[in-house]
Amino acid sequence: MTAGGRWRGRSASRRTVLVALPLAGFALVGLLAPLLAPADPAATDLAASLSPPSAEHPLGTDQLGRDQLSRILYGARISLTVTAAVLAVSLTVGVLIGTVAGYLGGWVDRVVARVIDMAVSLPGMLVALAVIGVRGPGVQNLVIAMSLWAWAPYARIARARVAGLRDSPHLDALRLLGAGPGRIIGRHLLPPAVAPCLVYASTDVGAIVLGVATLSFLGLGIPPPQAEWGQMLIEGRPYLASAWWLAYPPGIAITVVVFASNLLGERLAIGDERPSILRWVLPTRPRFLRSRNVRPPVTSASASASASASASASASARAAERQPVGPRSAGPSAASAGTLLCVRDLSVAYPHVGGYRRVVADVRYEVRRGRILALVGETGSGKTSAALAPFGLLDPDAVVTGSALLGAGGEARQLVGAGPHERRLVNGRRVGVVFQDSLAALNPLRTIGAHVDEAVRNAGRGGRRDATRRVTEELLRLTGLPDPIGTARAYAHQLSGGMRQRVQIAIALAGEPELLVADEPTSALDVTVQAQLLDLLARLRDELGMAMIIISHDLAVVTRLADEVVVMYAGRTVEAGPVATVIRSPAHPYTRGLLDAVPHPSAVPGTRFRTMPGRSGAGPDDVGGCAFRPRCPIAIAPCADHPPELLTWAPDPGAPASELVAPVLRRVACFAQPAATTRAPGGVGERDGD
Ligand SMILES: Nc1ncnc2c1ncn2[C@@H]1O[C@H](COP(=O)(O)OP(=O)(O)OP(=O)(O)O)[C@@H](O)[C@H]1O
Repeated sequence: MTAGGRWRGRSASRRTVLVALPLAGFALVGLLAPLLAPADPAATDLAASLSPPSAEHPLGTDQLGRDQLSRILYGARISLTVTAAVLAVSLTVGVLIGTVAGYLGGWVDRVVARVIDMAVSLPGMLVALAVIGVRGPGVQNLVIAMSLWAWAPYARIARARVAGLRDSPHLDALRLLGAGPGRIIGRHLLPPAVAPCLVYASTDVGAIVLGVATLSFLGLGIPPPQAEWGQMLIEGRPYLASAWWLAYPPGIAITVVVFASNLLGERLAIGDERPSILRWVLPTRPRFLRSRNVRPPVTSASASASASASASASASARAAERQPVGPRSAGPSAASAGTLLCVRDLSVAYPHVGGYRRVVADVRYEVRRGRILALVGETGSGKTSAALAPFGLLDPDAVVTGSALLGAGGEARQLVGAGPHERRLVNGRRVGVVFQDSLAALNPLRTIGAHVDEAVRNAGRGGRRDATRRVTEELLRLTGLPDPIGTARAYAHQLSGGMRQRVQIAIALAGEPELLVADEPTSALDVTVQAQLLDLLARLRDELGMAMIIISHDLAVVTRLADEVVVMYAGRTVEAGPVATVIRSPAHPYTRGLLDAVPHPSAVPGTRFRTMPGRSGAGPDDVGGCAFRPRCPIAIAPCADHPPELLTWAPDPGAPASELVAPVLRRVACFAQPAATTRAPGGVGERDGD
């Protein structure tokens, strides 16, 4: 920041402090009234009735000889008490109603929105008059009446804030961790909903003080002989012409508080949505990052291998204990025995003009224990929808059909159509997810440690606070973060993209999952950090025996990390099989096109890459016949009739014999591929007719 910018920043904060001073003075005077008041505000002295300001009575006396200064000071106390009570009730009720409605959405939200609209449109003073008319005057009834008037704007603000956050990735991440609505609302939605409400409350102070004074002026607020500013005005009204000091002090007090409250609210609203108190609570940069520039190690495997050895060993052991289908041993060879996730005929549709539009059609894939499956394709090909649909992590409007079995035999769980309770048993425990946008997936108001602690607690690990934190630090160390203790104290925005991805991985590992789903885990990172993260994922697969689904459009990532690949185009699988063979001899023209577009290290400088003509983004039902036909260089007549089936494909005759008995068969959906209908020998993984 430039010196000019710093100066402007400082003078802006000074202005905020300046406008806050009258309110702070009002609060202080109210609190200290018994100490500051020179006399008892109720003590009458008829001999001194209507005395003008003097040394003995700096603000004069009223018609009963009561000291005006003392009454003003005690008036501040009463206004402060009533205002604090009204704010506490209306803010609590409003924020709770707005937050719950915003989170639940649907008909609850619609009904609450209508009620809020009605409450806001009713004149507040009429509501208060009606309540006091029924219940009678008094401090308690005044608070009830004013709260009924004041709650609705808080509910509206909170609802709008939460509705904007409802579908954010960091809430998806929490749901995935198994967090229930109570915890999500209490810990993650109330704080951001309260922040703008506090800004509004600073403006509301003036409105409430004015409302209390007005009701007292009308004889419906604070009953005499209590000193209240509005009450003072009404009592002094008959004498205002001859005794100006009866009108000015309470009038000025009300005006100053109302004016300062409006100015402060405006300043907070333009400066930052968060009230300054929250900014004080959140440091700009933690101490450990101030002292040195922390970056992830150059090679995660080497730097953290020893530190993580014990953690990973214990993690593997614990995972094996929980294994429902027999013990799991670390290492890909031992783990490759069984299918962990079996997806069949998976379709996803989203609401679209006049109905639904399918974006994934009849996709099938399998993830085997300890193996990495990559879903690849251009943007909009449906890979994210196909990977996240089984876990209920798509937009609530998405319609998912088909089958996704997690586990095998009698222990297998059907994930499609599972209820919230069943999902909580799976998400965050048996399955962890790493989202693409690591900044959005982490709550900006909570430390990294708080995120991981929560994941650890959700997974039923940890126990007491310090024990939980130890597990958290162990997980952060396991993901190769160089300073787990310091990182736990940091906030998401204080870490680099690579570090945040490691944090997400640590959160995902908290439940010792059998399956990790990573959505474009490296796409926003530079090449070096990308390589470190890929090393980390490979190490976790090897050390923990964990299966993974990697969603990526980057074939370089796929080649480096995955064991098997599913290539998607327009929501359908066009080719699938072991990465090595698919990359070596792509069968589908789309796969070939994707590979041709990848820069090759041995390419002569200046070589132009081959790009595929046409645009991606079509849905499975948008084009008649094969969706790739408009871009296909080898399209033939049948391609226009109907989409080709995904058939087992015999590898080329020159393929090694091991491929003929490979556990994962190659499949391709292409009419122009003559070998596509050839049946390959069955393997232990996917078989025809599965
Ligand atoms: N909530 C939604 N409502 C409507 N359409 C959606 C929604 N989410 C995704 N889609 C559409 O579904 C299709 C597939 O999206 P998806 O994110 O699964 O593709 P992708 O291959 O993962 O793309 P990307 O790499 O850009 O994330 C796209 O056309 C997208 O516009």
